[in-house]
Amino acid sequence: MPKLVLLRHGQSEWNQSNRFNGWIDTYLSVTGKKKAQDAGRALLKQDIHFSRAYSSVLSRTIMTMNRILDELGQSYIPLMKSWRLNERHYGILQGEDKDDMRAKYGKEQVQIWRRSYSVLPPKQPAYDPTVTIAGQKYPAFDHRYAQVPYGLLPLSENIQSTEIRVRPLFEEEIVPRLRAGEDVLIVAHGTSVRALTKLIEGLTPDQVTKVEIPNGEPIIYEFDKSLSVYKKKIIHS
Ligand SMILES: O=C(O)[C@H](O)COP(=O)(O)O
Repeated sequence: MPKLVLLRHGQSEWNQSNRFNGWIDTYLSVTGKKKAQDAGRALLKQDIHFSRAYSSVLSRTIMTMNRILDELGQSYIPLMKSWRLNERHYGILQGEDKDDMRAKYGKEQVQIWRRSYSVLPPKQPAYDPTVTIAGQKYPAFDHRYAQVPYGLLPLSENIQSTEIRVRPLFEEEIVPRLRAGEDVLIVAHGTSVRALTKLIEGLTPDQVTKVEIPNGEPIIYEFDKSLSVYKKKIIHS
């Protein structure tokens, strides 16, 4: 029976320092690097042989993926990096300290921006090549998004819009592999994992807003022939 292993990257430097990451390309913290290795070691015991792996185009998932595949001795498998698996774009919150934002906009409002299915955080201003956050340009001026149609690049996202961009990758790329009996590994982010969880488990918008995804803990889905979830197991690495 095909397996899909899904996990959120290890702790990033900005997860550690309480700042919103979103599409900003942050790196793993020392703790995050260790957690990625631990996840790889824990997965090794599951004896899964992946045919293909998927990460976002952000360094924190790529760093996590490389460590996991290294521990598994499976660094030879094809790895597809897709912007569709990126974290949700956090609009004007990107780069900001979470407590500063609570003090400025109120606790409740910030929590709505963080977990609502359909409310968008205020958009990052304008497609302006001079706008930088923590030294990084808006995605439209970042080479890693050169192949992405301009109109698809977000200025802010919620769970719903993240689900809309994740869905084509899931349905057109991942589901056919599972149907063919392949085992697949995905390393993504809090909200892109939430969106995938909704698609895999058929959650309602209300249910998905309550899903919390810890860093670096593999979720193993095993499917039956009709691709219904047969078993779900979370490995606390
Ligand atoms: O982009 C981020 O900063 C992280 O995914 C965490 O966001 P959250 O704390 O709202 O889950």
